[in-house]
Amino acid sequence: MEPAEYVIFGLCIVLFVGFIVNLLIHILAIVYGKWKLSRKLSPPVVEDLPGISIIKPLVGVDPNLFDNLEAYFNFKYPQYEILFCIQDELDSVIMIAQSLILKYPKVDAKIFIGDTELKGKKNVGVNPKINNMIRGYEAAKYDLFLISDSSIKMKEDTLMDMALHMTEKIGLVQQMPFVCDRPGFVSHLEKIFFGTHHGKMYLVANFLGINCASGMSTLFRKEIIEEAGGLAHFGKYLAEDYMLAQAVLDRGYKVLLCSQTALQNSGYTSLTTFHDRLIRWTKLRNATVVTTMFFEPIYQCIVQGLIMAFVTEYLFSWSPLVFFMVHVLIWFLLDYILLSIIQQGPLPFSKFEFLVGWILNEISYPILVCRAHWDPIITWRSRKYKIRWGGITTEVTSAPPSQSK
Ligand SMILES: CCCCCCCC/C=C\CCCCCCCC(=O)N[C@@H](CO)[C@H](O)/C=C/CCCCCCCCCCCCC
Ligand SMILES: O=c1ccn([C@@H]2O[C@H](COP(=O)(O)OP(=O)(O)O[C@H]3OC[C@@H](O)[C@H](O)[C@H]3O)[C@@H](O)[C@H]2O)c(=O)[nH]1
Repeated sequence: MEPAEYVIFGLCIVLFVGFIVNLLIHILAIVYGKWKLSRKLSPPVVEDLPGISIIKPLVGVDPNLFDNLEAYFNFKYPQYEILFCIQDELDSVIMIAQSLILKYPKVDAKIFIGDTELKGKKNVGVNPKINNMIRGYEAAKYDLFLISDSSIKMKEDTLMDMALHMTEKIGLVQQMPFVCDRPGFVSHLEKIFFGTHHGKMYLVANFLGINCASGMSTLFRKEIIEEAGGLAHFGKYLAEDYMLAQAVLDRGYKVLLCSQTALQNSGYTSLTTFHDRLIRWTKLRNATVVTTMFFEPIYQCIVQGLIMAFVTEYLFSWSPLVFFMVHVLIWFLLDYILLSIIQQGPLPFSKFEFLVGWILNEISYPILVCRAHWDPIITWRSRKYKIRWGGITTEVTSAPPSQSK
């Protein structure tokens, strides 16, 4: 063999091993997802449960917001407070928060209006969500605090489920991102994305103890975050969720998934908003964990299928077309099984709609990854940011403070 042939042969072997690893990741996600998401922890004596401060960062109103927030007033949980953090004093979300507080006078709930800058102090960093939450965080009276994004809808036993997972060695309990059943094809695309591509990696990373964060619903021990410099310390990062989880891991605590998924229930769904968000997250990942930049593209169904069709032809003389078709079919079936497990009930669409949605997602995702590489500027709610390697972020343009989605 010529030296060049050795190199090609070696590369093909590496790629083939990566392909097998991916198959194992898929199977592991299914097995772990089935176990994790169907496992209900039994509640101990109710009085033993710790109090929880729930921080709700709010910007703008959407048609589902009232219902989403109302769920927080009906938790089956003995001790908690709700801290609404509202960025803009002119935002009509204030009225929604106030009307809920009036409707449920027995629930301990407060409103904090304006980020730190509005109160004459300097913002703690560039991250607008942290700037918005900081006053609620400082006022939080319990040892555990939950950061819960505005679009999340919780069941009445979700807080209990999260708290039960917060055992001695655990420093952070998170919910795996998923979505509520909502009408419309784009919401189906979201469900398919979070229940297949995203869910697969999320489950396996969490099973292996790899930091794979999404800050939409996360329960923390306040003492750990205080030891790391307090929430303000994380204002310099845009991927504050990843950095917070890393701070917990660095201090020897574990990060755990709870058994309920984070049910995103935004009232607005559009293909552009969905794709822009995925592009923003891809940019966050690329800047924060550089290796994902190399691995993510080749861990897509179509890209991997094309590469492996040539690799297996070279190694085993298999027909590239037949290999590609079988590869896509197996991936599709495993994804359907995984989605059904994460959904934990009947899917709100037919198998045909799943097929169409899955194909669209698989074709569009590599394009979104390319778009993320093309333009490194990150746009979040009309503000623009640039992240340096390691995650430190600078804002490159400021928008008027009253921007919603
Ligand atoms: C043989 C090695 C295989 C490695 C394959 C790695 C391919 C990664 C592909 C997909 C990534 C899936 C995305 C996971 C969810 C991340 C959610 C997210 O983007 N969140 C951002 C916004 O909330 C947040 O700020 C993210 C920051 C960085 C996250 C870094 C995630 C690393 C994921 C690694 C998964 C490894 C799976 C392990 C397999 C052995
Ligand atoms: O300027 C802002 C933007 C957002 N937010 C709040 O931050 C939360 C998440 O906002 P969005 O829904 O726009 O964004 P995402 O769901 O994509 O956020 C996610 O990705 C980026 C991470 O840093 C976040 O922690 C995670 O929640 C909401 O509760 C929102 O009200 C602010 O408080 N201020």
